[in-house]
Amino acid sequence: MSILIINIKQLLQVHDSNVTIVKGEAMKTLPIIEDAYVYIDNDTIIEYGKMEDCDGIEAETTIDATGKIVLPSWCDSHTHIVYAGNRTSEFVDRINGLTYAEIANRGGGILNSAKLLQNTSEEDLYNQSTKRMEELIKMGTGAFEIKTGYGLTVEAELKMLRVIKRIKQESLAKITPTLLAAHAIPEAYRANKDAYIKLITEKLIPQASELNIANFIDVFCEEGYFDIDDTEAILKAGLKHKFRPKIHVNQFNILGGIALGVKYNALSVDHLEELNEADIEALKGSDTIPVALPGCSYFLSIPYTPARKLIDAGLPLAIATDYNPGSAPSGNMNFVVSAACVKLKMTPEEAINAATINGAYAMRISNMYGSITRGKKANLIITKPLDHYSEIPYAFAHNPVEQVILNGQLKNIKNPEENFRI
Ligand SMILES: N=CN[C@@H](CCC(=O)O)C(=O)O
Ligand SMILES: [Zn+2]
Repeated sequence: MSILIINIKQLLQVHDSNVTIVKGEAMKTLPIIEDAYVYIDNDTIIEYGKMEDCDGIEAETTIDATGKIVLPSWCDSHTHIVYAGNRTSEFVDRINGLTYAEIANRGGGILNSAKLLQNTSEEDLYNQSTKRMEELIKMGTGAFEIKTGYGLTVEAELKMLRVIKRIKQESLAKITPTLLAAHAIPEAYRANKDAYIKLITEKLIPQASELNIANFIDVFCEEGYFDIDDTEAILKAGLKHKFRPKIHVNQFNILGGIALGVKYNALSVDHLEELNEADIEALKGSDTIPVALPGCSYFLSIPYTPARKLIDAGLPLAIATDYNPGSAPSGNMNFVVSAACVKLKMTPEEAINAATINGAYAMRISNMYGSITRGKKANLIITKPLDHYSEIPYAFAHNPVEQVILNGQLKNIKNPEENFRI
């Protein structure tokens, strides 16, 4: 199947050479071609350029994108999209004054979602999760990282991994699975956290490794969850089975998790709502990308990640949704891009870089996703008519997406179930 998109008002994130990350000052540049075309064959971007150079290219399907913008699909590098039910009652508790920590200390929070997930069948979990994904594909996301972490028993964590594996096999979106068994201390281990860590390191990690689905290991490194020593023990056990770290750090407290992540060559360190100079120094010169999650800050009313400090220090930054039932029940990357501009003071160029090429880097897929480059996978957004790409973050809470191309296939946004191969 070949597709030719013509008369594109602005084609964004065009790189002739295969850029895999953009850092610091370079994030201010978003390479574009005005009045452009893109030619796709099967699942691959073959050619692109100015309309005046498009003569002679023929395709099975031609799309006229007059007045519209085309860009690489959003790359959402941090989600917990596989979960059961919701936590609306905690949402109301927070409105009435309870904090996220107070709810967790009462046995709510992550433990609440774990109880629900343990009692949900694999089929039901799959159906709930794919329904969420279908909505997000319509809003332009073409690659998702998906974490476990609502199982908290060997059996339930493996159930989550099997669901993620099935989604990975059946979805046209690119899926990156991450093992996050160290998401909270289960009720049964409250007085014996070490026994839970042993269960993760000696039983779950080896069994997860046999399933051969996840490549990453995550830990919620935070007061009341897993401290630095716990985190180090889990990262080490993961690395023995070739799981590279991607960790939750500095959401509420600074424990030194960023330096630890860098020490173990974490692919990403995520959250960073709290950040100090030592954290920034630790990241300099590393291959670890910081990831900001503005939807979580918005929903919990906690500080926003100081993006300017990170970018102005010459570092790269990715942005992601953190889609989960407790701290960010939205997977809308268009909102995240807008919040990055409004709240993190990123320019539209920086925010789009953070949500495409850098998001792809934070999943280790930026050699094939995240930019318009010959040979890369054809995962594209075609917007509704817009005057300029800055309208994407400007018109916050709007869905600017009209059509998406996933893996070279034009998707019917009205019938999103077609986005699964089944
Ligand atoms: N902070 C840890 N994990 C999730 C929240 C999970 C939950 O509350 O269910 C996060 O990234 O925000
Ligand atoms: Zn998270």
